[in-house]
Amino acid sequence: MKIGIIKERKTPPDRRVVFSPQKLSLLKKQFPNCELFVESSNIRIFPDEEYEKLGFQISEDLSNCDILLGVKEVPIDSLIPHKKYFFFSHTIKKQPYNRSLLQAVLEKNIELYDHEVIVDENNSRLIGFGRYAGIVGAYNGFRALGLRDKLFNLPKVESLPDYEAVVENLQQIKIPSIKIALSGSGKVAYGAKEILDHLHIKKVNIHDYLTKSFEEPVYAMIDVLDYNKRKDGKQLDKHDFYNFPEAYESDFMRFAKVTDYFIAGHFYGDSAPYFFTKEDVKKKEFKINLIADVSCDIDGPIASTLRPSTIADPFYGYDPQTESEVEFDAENAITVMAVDNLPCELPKDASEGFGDMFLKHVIPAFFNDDENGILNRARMTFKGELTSRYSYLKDFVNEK
Ligand SMILES: NC(=O)c1ccc[n+]([C@@H]2O[C@H](COP(=O)([O-])OP(=O)(O)OC[C@H]3O[C@@H](n4cnc5c(N)ncnc54)[C@H](O)[C@@H]3O)[C@@H](O)[C@H]2O)c1
Repeated sequence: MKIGIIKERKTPPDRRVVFSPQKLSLLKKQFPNCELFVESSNIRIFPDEEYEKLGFQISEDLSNCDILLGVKEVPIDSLIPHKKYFFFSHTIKKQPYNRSLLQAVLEKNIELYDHEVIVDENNSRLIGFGRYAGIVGAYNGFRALGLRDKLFNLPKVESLPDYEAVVENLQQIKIPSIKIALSGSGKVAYGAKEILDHLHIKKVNIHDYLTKSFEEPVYAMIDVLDYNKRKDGKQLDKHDFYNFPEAYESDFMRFAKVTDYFIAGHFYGDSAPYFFTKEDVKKKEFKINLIADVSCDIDGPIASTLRPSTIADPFYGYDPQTESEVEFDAENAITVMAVDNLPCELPKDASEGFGDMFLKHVIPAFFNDDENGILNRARMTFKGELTSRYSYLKDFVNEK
């Protein structure tokens, strides 16, 4: 089996890779029958020489490979027909901007496996960059706090070599006694939690968070049944919420009344209640003045997230009265951090982590006849057709 690590070709350039040189060595050790090739790239965080030093062949042409591994969408002209590709195609939600990509994949008889749908039998995602998004997102929020309130000056993550340096910088600052709410229960939320824990911020239970005052910063983790309640008052489990989100209404205001900094790390499903609306933010009791919206759903559940922001310019302000964007440090504004490609700020660690997950969950499936069904669930196209799991995309690809 010949596996190729492709060069990322999207603009702006993405420096991440599925396998770092170290992780590729680990793959070779565990699966010596794999022949591995690396496409030359001058933007990848790991230079070609680091792969070469470990004995990997750098190539300008991967057409000899059976399986090609990338991170972001591959430009149509660069897709090699009849290959198996793994990358984030951003097509499973019928994203119109990638319709022609999926059409080209089918025309070129490519077997597409999307990283986003590498899931276990319960449909839980097995690999992704969420942890790093949570880490960078929570950090960026603190960076905004330091700049806005002139408390401290944290450097940008992208200017630091790795996660270790991020942690070192956190050890130099002191957080005032604010209350922080962190939503979610997945990779993003637990990544954000790492930052709170590195800062030695105390985790408190929801009852204490809502009712007590503290002389130190504290945080609470809140999940779907904490910030939503059933309209009929029944108390059921979170699967009821996932299945019938329209039976629920937001119960977030009880958190908004006491929270200073909100880190949004949840997954937001279709038809779920909004956390808060533009009207809610106008209310006197709405206390939140800083939001790191890692979930980053635009014009949706977090009313102040008007647009995604960029790594270059990560913060903006939201004026509740005019419902519009202002300077991030304007008076009475909510400071918003809504960067939608956060893991790109930490390309080295994000790549190392991704390789670990890919090696653990996907590579064995090539050799054990896919005994756990991983490949079967992630395969979107086969022999020029959508597979049955993705047949709901038929209308989408047939549109011109
Ligand atoms: N800003 C960025 O750069 C960035 C990067 C990565 C992920 N994200 C976003 O962050 C969000 C969370 O990602 P993650 O990696 O933590 O996901 P995840 O798959 O690790 O976790 C999602 C969690 O939500 C729960 N869940 C499942 N279905 C749900 C539903 N219908 N409603 C509510 N919760 C549900 C799951 O049980 C799981 O605990 C996603 O919206 C993702 O797009 C943003």
